[in-house]
This record gives sequence, C-alpha cells and structure tokens, in this order.
Amino acid sequence: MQVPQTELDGALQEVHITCTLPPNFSSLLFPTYIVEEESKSISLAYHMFEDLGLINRWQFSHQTLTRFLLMVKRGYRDPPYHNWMHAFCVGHFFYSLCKAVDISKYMTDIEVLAMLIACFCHDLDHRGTTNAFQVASRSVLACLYSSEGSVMERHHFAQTFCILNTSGCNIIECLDTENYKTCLDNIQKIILATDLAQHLRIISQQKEMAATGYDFNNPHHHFLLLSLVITSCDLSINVKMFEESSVIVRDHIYSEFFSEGDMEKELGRTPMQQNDRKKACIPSLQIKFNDFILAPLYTLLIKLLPPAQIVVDQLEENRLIWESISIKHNQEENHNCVKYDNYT
Ligand SMILES: Cc1nc2ccc(C(=O)N[C@]34C[C@H]5C[C@H](C[C@H](C5)C3)C4)cc2n2c(-c3ccccc3Cl)nnc12
Ligand SMILES: [Mg+2]
Repeated sequence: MQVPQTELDGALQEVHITCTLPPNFSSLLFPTYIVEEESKSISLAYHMFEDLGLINRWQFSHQTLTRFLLMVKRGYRDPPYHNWMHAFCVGHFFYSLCKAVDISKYMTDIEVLAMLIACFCHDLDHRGTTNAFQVASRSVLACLYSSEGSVMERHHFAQTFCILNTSGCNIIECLDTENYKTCLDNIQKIILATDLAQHLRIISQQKEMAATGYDFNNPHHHFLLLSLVITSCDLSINVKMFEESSVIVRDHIYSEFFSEGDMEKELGRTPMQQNDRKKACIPSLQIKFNDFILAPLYTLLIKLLPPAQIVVDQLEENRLIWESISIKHNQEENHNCVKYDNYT
C-alpha cells in the first residue's frame, strides 16, 4: 500500500504531539469516547507509546510513529462501531492496564510492544459485518480465508502487514531480525485471538492456567495470557461507566448488528435474534452476553491481574442496571426493546 509521503507528512504537521492529557486519562474506566477530535486521538495514541517507555526502549522516530498511527487510522472505514475510535479505545484499555499492573511480570518487552500495535490494528478495514456474514454472503474475504477460519481477523492482520511494509511507516524496522520476527508473530497471534469463537475454544485452558498460577517461563501461558488480555481490551466498552457503555452498545454495536440482520434478510436468510431489529431485546441480550462471555472473561483477568479489580466492580454494576431495565421492560406491555432510558 503506497501513500504519497508528502500527503502523510502534510498530515504530520496537524498532529500536535505535545497534547494536553484529559484528566484521569490513565484510568481503566476513562471515558475514551469523549476524545472526539480526530488528531487528538492520534496525539494520545502517540502518548501511550511514549508513556509506556516504548519510544525509548525501541528508539522509534517521531515521524515514523506518527506516520504509522496516521496510516492505521486511515486504514479504518466508518461503520457505526468497528472504526478507528473503537481501535483507539482498545489500545487505551491496554495502556491503562499497563498503568494499573506491573505488566513486565506477565509479558516480555516485545509482547508489550506487539500488544499495543495489535490493539490499534486489530480491526483494520472492518466492514461492520461478522465472520458468519462473510461466509453467508460469499464475500471476497471469505473466498480468501474461510478455509482457515477467523476470516476478518486474518484480513485485519494482512492490512497490518501492509502498513508495516509501507515506507516511512514501519515502526518496528529498527528491531533486529529475531525481535522483528518475534514481534510480527505476536502481532498475528494477538489479532487472530480477537475472534470470539477462538476465545471460547481456549477459555478452559485459561481457567486452568489461572488455577495453577501463571508461569512466566511457559510459552503457552504467554499465548493464553496475550489472548485473554486482547479479548478483555476488545470488549472493554462493556466495563466502562454504564452511561457511556449503554449508549455505545445501543447506538454503535447494535446498529451494526441490525444492519447485518437487514442484509441477511435481503439474502433470504434468518438472522440471529441479536441481529434482528424486530426481535432483539438489548437489555436481556446484554445480561446473557455478560453471563456467557463478559463475567467469565474479566473474572479470569482479575484472577491473574488483581490490581485491575475495578473493571469487575463496574461490570457487576452494569449488569444490575441492565437487569433493572429488563425488569421494568417486562412490566410494561408494549415496551420498546431497543430504546431505553439511561438508568444511572
Ligand atoms: C456488547 C457486545 N455484545 C456482543 C454480542 C455478541 C457478540 C458475538 O460476537 N457473538 C458470537 C456469538 C457466537 C459465539 C461467538 C462467535 C460468534 C457466534 C459470534 C460470539 C459480540 C458482542 N460484542 C463485542 C464484540 C466482540 C468481538 C468482536 C465483535 C464484537 Cl461486536 N463487543 N461488545 C459486544
Ligand atoms: Mg474484531
């Protein structure tokens, strides 16, 4: 992928690296969606690399890192949810996790670098539709990747690889051959781990690891932990304060789900309830998603990284609020399952 250097350099000038940090920016519950101004998100992403000591550790150049971040942001389309702001939030959650716990007890330097890069890149060129829809609609991406599974995630990594191979944007070019290969392998594994179907396949091993204790010298434990952490980052909108979380869930995530359901109906297929705007009841779907995926995930995360306890507290508070909305809905005759007041 070639982008005229001058065009990128032109954009460089807009990104004022010395940005003022919003209050509580390093908090796990920081309301990331308040960061609206586009170039501010780039400056803040740059700050995350700097504040985690990655610029010094790996001798990144200001220009290359800024061009890389601009290319990544440009690599996202604008669906309701899976856009640059989602990637920014995912990167921010990992950054705030690194500020809350001593991540060097769990990850090597290279793994921390690969994690932050993968967070920002993990949904590159997302079209707002699921892996199941790629296969059902026989998309080009399904033709390319469906035999291996994780169709979208393989595409997101391919896009990441393209950006790293774009002159002037390869922030890991300065790594020696061995570190370069290790970093790229980790970025691929981490992005592939964002497929929730993959998460469900390995969560029993992660539970086993949490029960026996994390062994830093066990490479498989590193793989299980990287997978657990990236999934926690990818789903982190659900552990933010209810007011922010519920608006993004309703107006961004379910907007995508319902658009996909509309397209499935046009294909003559019957969408899952969560994708059917006529059948979906968001509060009860959220409670199920919480019990089936979110609670087991974050409980495990905290078992391994105890200082991040605040996210489990917030998750439990959010579940109680979803439950109160659901009970209120059930008491009303013709309640509207998609519109709800924010009960905070
Ligand atoms: C609030 C909320 N609800 C969500 C409800 C459902 C699903 C979801 O992928 N369900 C499943 C349902 C079965 C078994 C597996 C594999 C597939 C088949 C698809 C999971 C995701 C949801 N999700 C995400 C999210 C996380 C990762 C990628 C994309 C997204 Cl959108 N982030 N926030 C939310
Ligand atoms: Mg994804």
